[in-house]
Amino acid sequence: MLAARNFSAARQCLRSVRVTPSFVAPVSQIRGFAAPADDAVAKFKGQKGSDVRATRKSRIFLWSGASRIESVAGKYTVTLIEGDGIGPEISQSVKDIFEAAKAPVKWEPVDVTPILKDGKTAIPDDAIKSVQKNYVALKGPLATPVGKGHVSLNLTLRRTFNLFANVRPCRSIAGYKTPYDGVDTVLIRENTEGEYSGIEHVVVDGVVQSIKLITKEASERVLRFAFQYAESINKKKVRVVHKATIMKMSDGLFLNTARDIAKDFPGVEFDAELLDNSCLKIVTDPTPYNDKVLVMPNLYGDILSDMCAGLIGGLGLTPSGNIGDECSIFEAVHGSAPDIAGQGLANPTALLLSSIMMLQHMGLHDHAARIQKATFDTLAEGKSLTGDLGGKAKTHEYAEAIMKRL
Ligand SMILES: NC(=O)C1=CN([C@@H]2O[C@H](COP(=O)(O)OP(=O)(O)OC[C@H]3O[C@@H](n4cnc5c(N)ncnc54)[C@H](O)[C@@H]3O)[C@@H](O)[C@H]2O)C=CC1
Ligand SMILES: O=C(O)CCC(=O)C(=O)O
Ligand SMILES: [Mg+2]
Repeated sequence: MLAARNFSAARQCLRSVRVTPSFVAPVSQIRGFAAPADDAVAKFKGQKGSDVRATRKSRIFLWSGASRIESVAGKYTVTLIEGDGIGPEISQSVKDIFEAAKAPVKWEPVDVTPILKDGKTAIPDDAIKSVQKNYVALKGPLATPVGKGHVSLNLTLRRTFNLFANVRPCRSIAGYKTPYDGVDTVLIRENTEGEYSGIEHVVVDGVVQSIKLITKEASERVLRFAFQYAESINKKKVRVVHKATIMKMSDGLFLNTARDIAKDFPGVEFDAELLDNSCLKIVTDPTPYNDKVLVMPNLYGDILSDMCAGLIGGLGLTPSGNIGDECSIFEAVHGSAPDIAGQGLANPTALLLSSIMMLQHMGLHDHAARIQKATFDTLAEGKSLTGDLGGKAKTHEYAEAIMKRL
């Protein structure tokens, strides 16, 4: 109880410092593409573990909770985690825009102030039940204390719901000039293990060890997802980004698994590139990466996705989807931005594009398309941009400009 209160106090403290059509289409396309036959659905429903894996082997492996999302009285309930720092401000913009667009979504806000379960950071049961019931959530950024303190709630959510693939598209915004035109990268990050397994200990005083855990099973599922994703968006190339020259066993396992999986996708070209080389090449000229889906272990994906955001105008613009077999959580790539929190300076576009990915995932394509068009038209017009894009508009003024177009 005391520990829980301490966590709560820590989070209060943190609080006080508190995409074009093809851009967002893929997740739902995958669902459509992978939609199982009725008998397979019947067999699958309620099954877990090896049955799911067996189903996956027969190429119906991307069965997602999206197909189970059902409306009640014409509305779909979506779990909402507003988040820390700029989270409430940008969440408000999304809620306002959804209302203006008459999107059939009923938000179910949940509190994710961490609790301790068996000595480990955990998400409160009510929040878990909400996501499990709704299968889909929109999430604002959650702050993580540096060094000591609770483990990342972002990572905890991904692990709790087994959200194994983090899809991070990054596309140039029409009308917003950056050093490169026509950037269109898609990065898929392994989302449950790797460098972010959180296994750390002191060996002896002054010596610590962090374990990078890579398993064939988790590698295989994210790699299969990447190949299937590439097929679904007509990018017929998958590139693994790795450092198997140095991490011969861990990245080696990821890379070798990729080589095996590639055999199941003869229509998709496969190659691999060393991480440092990828960084150099992407910032020198990102366009050769437009025809590829990049897939990589957790840490590399975290870093490269921020780097790619820098190519198109910053973190205010890049969305993401954490995809699992059952539930999915959509969120911006960025964090809680404590430097601008509470001042109406945040750009809500990244969370808004994430919410558009979510609508597509739910099959609400018309609403997704309308909100997306209004967003991109507002950005292209350039009259109501937020400060990160060189404008003077406050968060809500930019959101209002979008709403006027709906
Ligand atoms: N998925 C998540 O919830 C993530 C959470 N975090 C957490 O967020 C906290 C802050 O991390 P930082 O390193 O500062 O990264 P950050 O992404 O919050 O901010 C980096 C820079 O980008 C700017 N920025 C970010 N989002 C913006 C937006 N929507 N509009 C305008 N400018 C924006 C910020 O003002 C800052 O200058 C940390 O506690 C970190 O652990 C960080 C990344 C992802
Ligand atoms: O959980 C965190 O604090 C950071 C996570 C992060 O950087 C990301 O998901 O991109
Ligand atoms: Mg990050």
